[in-house]
Amino acid sequence: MNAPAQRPADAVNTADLYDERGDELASVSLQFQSLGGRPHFSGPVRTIRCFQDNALVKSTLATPGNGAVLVVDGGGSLGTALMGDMIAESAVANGWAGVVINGAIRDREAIAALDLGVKALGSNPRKSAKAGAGEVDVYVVLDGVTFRPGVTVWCDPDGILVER
Ligand SMILES: O=C([O-])CC(=O)C(=O)O
Repeated sequence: MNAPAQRPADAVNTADLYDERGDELASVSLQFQSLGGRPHFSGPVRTIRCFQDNALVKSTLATPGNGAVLVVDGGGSLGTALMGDMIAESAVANGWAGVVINGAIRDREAIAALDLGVKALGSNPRKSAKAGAGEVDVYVVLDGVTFRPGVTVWCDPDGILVER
């Protein structure tokens, strides 16, 4: 298991960033939990919309991330986990900066030890379907905030900021 990441010197603090840039950035009010071993993370947005089916999350995180953050709109469902430790490990191996899930994960303890940013609403040991239903790289709206593929998102324990 990887050791949790040290906070890099260039890690962005979202409160400072908001003070600098204000309403150029949208802030997500919904209270996501910080569950990964990399508490501060940022990068270009990639997206998935799915509901209790994580096949697209798994296949996307198995492709090169190039420092991107995958924003998954799971419809806010806490009924099944959209990512566990194996998918999260694959995200690390493929160079993703992090994953934001409007839904649940599982394997919290293992994920907390990975060098990956993870924000999610909570956890559930129940696995998701694997049929592949959903859409990749579409606009997703979380808590009234739009995430467009390609814009930059910044996350830390205070919250989530995204370019409008
Ligand atoms: O396969 C799944 O549904 C998620 C999982 O448990 C893992 O990533 O380890």
